[in-house]
Amino acid sequence: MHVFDNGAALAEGLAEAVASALSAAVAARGTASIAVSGGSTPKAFFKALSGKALDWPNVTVTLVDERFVAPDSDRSNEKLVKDNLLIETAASAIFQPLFYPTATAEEAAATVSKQTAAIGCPFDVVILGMGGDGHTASFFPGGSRLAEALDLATPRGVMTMEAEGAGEPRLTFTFSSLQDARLLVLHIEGAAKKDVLAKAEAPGDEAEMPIRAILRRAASPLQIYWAP
Ligand SMILES: O=C1O[C@H](COP(=O)(O)O)[C@@H](O)[C@H](O)[C@H]1O
Repeated sequence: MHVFDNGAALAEGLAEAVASALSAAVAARGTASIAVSGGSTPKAFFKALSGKALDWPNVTVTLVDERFVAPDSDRSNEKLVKDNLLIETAASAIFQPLFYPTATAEEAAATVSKQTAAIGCPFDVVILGMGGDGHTASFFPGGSRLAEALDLATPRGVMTMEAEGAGEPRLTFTFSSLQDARLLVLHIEGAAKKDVLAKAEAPGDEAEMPIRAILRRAASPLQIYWAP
């Protein structure tokens, strides 16, 4: 667990670690991929990362999960990323959205799964968040397709999810897509999230707190970044 004095220090420390992982990926393979979370936590980290000197035109940025809402909605994770990460030097990165204006979320999921088949095998970097209910990505307790999403045998790609706590229908990369990232990070802030993490680390059903799937079964070591 990487502990920082405050959110600003965490944002800078995490941005440094991610920039270094993306640079190493570009040096090794010519391109790099990163999947980031939405929600309220990552804004300062996005801003810190956006100014890093990287070969951004060879970096693909995508989302771990998305709400099935238009990209101009304040609920859109794509909007959050465009407003806070794809600016400054990072404006030249390639962005792969999860939302498409299809009739259904299922159609968007099928489209994105095809488009992302060539990236994220594995992702160079995955940044996960965690909700107060123990969800991560759009793996929500009580989610309509939670068991399928968390099954390692479910192929890499994007699927739909609906849940009472989720608001709109969701699009989410599957557990198999995220758990083997070369750099796998859980970014949480505040005492309440620390308590949720402690609860998730205790014995209990994965379906009650889906973050447990990552804590228990991820192939990559999980780097936890926390600040009060
Ligand atoms: O719904 C979501 O929430 C989680 C956590 O968000 P936060 O506001 O508590 O930081 C986020 O990781 C996920 O990507 C997002 O879609």
